[in-house]
Amino acid sequence: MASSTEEVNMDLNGKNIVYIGGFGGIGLETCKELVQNGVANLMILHKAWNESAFKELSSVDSRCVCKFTEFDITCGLEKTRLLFKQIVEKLGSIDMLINGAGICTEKDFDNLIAVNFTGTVNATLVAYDLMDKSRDGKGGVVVNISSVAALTPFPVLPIYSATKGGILNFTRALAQLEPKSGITLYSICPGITDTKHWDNVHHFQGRELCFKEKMRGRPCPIQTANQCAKNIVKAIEAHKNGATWMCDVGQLKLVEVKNFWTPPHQRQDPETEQKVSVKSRKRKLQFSARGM
Ligand SMILES: NC(=O)c1ccc[n+]([C@@H]2O[C@H](COP(=O)([O-])OP(=O)(O)OC[C@H]3O[C@@H](n4cnc5c(N)ncnc54)[C@H](O)[C@@H]3O)[C@@H](O)[C@H]2O)c1
Ligand SMILES: CCCCCCO
Repeated sequence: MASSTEEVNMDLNGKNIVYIGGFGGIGLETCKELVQNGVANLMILHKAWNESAFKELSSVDSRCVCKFTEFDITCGLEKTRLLFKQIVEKLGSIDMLINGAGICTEKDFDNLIAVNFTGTVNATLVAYDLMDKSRDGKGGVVVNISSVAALTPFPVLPIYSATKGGILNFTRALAQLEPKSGITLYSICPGITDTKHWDNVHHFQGRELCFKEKMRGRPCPIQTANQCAKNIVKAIEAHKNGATWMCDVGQLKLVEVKNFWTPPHQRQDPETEQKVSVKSRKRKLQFSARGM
């Protein structure tokens, strides 16, 4: 039995997964991968039914594990809670929540914040309450789709960058509670990916940002949604609590997001720190003297 500090890979077989935004460009490709990895139930929550997306998904879903429920992530905490309660009644439990909904345009930045940040927070907190081992839950996993904009904020999309940076911090903060909650959380930061995400994107001052036109002919090809999806599933299988994964140009990379401040209760007083460092230096000298 692995200790809580050891990393244990995630076996997707038999898992009940809720994917918010599962009919989106990255979402649909990720759902296809998940279905082929043996999940028991895949509940897709999406703003609207998408016949073509569901047909595409059904072509690889021979076990018919995919279900759909209409869901606007800006519906608020209580409606989100009610829906998740209904899902648990239907599936028995939720093993994993993937927050994959997101928009890019800053034209209506209240909506941008409501979808990308507040909506993701609401869904995470509702799933958290259901999964929390300290409150009769079974534990679980929450995967939050952030963006490279959380790692390197985009000057052309400062508010979008803020929503994604906020999700990254929110996820890293909650992940620290895993020993008590039994809930593993981590963030996925896709790089520029060829989806509709870029369509009709406006800067908060109204200027249209024609990303697709600007990216055409650039030496560095942008990744496909399927390349991104394959790496998202690899990150899920790695099952690293508190991790920040970058899925960019078809590669998967673990990003070390550093903490630059130590909370008072975790600091050692200077005197203790001094004693500890002297003791550890002495121990090192002893080992080296014994040739160890
Ligand atoms: N495409 C990229 O370059 C890129 C880069 C970094 C991060 N991302 C993030 O990846 C995620 C998926 O984006 P994508 O590229 O697949 O774009 P996409 O537009 O194809 O998918 C986004 C999905 O979010 C859903 N959504 C939007 N508003 C919603 C709402 N109010 N309620 C419920 N669902 C809603 C949409 O229906 C859509 O299916 C997003 O969070 C996005 O911010 C994308
Ligand atoms: C600068 C490219 C913006 C596309 C969405 C990234 O999250």
